[in-house]
Amino acid sequence: TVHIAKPEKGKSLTDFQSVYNAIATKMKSESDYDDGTGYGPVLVRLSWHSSATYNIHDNSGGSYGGTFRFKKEASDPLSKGLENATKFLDPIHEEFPWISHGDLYTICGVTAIQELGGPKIPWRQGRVDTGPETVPAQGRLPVPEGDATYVRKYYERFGFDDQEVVALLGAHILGKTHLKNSGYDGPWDDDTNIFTNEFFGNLLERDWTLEKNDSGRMQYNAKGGIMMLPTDYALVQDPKYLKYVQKYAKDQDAFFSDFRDIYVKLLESGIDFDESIEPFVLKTLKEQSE
Ligand code: HEM
Ligand SMILES: N=C(N)c1ccsc1
Repeated sequence: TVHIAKPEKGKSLTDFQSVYNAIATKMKSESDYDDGTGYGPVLVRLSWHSSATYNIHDNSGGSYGGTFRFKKEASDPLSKGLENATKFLDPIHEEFPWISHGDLYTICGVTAIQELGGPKIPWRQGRVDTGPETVPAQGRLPVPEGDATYVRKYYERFGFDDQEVVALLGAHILGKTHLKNSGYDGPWDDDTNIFTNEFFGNLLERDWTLEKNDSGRMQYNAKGGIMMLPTDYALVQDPKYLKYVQKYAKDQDAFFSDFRDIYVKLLESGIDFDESIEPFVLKTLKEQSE
């Protein structure tokens, strides 16, 4: 499959800054969502799931076609909860009908990461909606029960190495798990709607106990109500992953720059961007108010 980026006709940085500002403003005004979690984390998860169908071996899937808008993809049980993100974006798409779904589903994650104090994420436009016949069959999303071997094998489909996988999973500092969505239970711990490297510090420093949760699934719990999925905890069970967990726990700048690079790589997987399409570094609301 070939995905050639085609910029939205006559739209440039200022247009996408307007989209960013609309999303960021709506995030601020609806900050009580999910017991004060806010919409940032679920928007980041949508940007990940809309890119997570990618397969490097035939260049199929990925964010280009905006196929998460189709029920066939969005109804994947492993995406339960993301209807909150697509519903949040409906009025944004009404206001900016010219933006492709692929561009919308990726720029919303960039907006959330930046507004939650994360690194600046250079973002490129040009994803083009493709039809229902292009929706990949379900089964391309990862399951939370996996161990390190599973995680490593899963990300081989993207061509991501150990360092990239560890950096990318640092996004699990944001938001939480919900029994009604995934059957995992991550009680809210209010310092996790800020993008930091604490996911790695938590993995290394907290006392983790593997316990059965209220849905009968096994998860790692620590005092104070934070949790890790089995796939999260795999990062400290595997010596090759552990090395990067230790690196990022000690060095937030290194985590920020490595997360930026792999997040861009994820959002752009499978897409040919002509070099005439310049990456946009969108401004935060704070930067625009100074
Ligand atoms: C091994 C790969 C992964 C697995 C198995 C996994 C699994 C999960 C699960 C089970 C949840 C809870 C969903 C719910 O109950 O609401 C979740 C939430 C989340 N995931 Fe992942 N995930 C993975 C990778 C990623 C990546 C690569 C990103 C982003 C770069 C990401 C971002 C998020 C965010 C931000 C949330 C919180 C959503 C919310 O608070 O509603 N995840 N993930
Ligand atoms: N805190 C976590 N391990 C987490 C957050 C979202 S999914 C897993």
